[in-house]
Amino acid sequence: MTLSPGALLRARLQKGLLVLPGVFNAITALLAEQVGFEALYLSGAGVTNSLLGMPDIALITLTEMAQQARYVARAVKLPVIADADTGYGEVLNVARTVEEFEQAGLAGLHLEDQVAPKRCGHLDGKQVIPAEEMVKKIRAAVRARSDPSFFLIARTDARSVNGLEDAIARAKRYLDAGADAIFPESLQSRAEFETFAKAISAPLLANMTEFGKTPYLRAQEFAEMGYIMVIFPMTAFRVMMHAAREALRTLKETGTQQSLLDRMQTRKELYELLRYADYERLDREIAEGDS
Ligand SMILES: C[C@](O)(C(=O)O)[C@H](CC(=O)O)C(=O)O
Repeated sequence: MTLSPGALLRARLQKGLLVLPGVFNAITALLAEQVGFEALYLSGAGVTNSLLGMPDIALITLTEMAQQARYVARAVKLPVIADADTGYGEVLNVARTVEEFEQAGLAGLHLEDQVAPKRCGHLDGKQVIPAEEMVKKIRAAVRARSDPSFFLIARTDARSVNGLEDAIARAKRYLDAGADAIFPESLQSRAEFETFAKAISAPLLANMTEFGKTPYLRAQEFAEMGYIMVIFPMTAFRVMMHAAREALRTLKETGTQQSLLDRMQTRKELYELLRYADYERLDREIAEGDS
């Protein structure tokens, strides 16, 4: 019997800390799988920035995100959790989001309690919706999943709006509404992560994004505090962008890529990642079968 993506994720969570690197398309997903990660995080910022060249302020649509999720989930064998922002609307939109994301082959998603249009969780000027509205969205999400294993994570952005106490109070309500896990966004110290984990006995996700409000902690430190998932949503994206800018500058200045060759993924490495040989073999076998 093959497990559904959600069941696969839940089975893996039983074994302890899960580190999920952020990916934003199929090829970065393949890379993360190749280096041995066991689950992936499809970043809303990563997809919005890369696909649209736009900031992460609710400009991506459900359709665009679900399509990207489908490419990613199809490319790898790993469970993938996606960022569903605010659910792209109100309760009925949330229900449709869950249906579309589940059908795309994802293992789960997270919904956040920001007002629309949302902002990056680490920027100032965010606002949150009343907790009871978020509770309704979570109830809608729970009802909309067809696989009870599809993993529903409630993210609360309340810490930087109303403080840690409100974030904790909201987390409790979101769990009562049926959320499987809580993602406390933009906590500002190790002590806050500890306090949160002591107050909330449920699966917890920590966000280790860069240049934000959260100090850098190792995944293992989160595990010791009781967190079961840690996402690094934009790490590969930021490194790739930095490297690409350097490469483009060099190319512009020198008119040749030769000094960059030893920093490149080779053609052979790329083709291995893409399982090029498998496609050639299939083509050959079909041709031979036809003759
Ligand atoms: C997790 C996040 O929602 C994302 O889209 O990946 C972002 C990441 C970021 O902007 O650094 C967030 O934390 O809001």
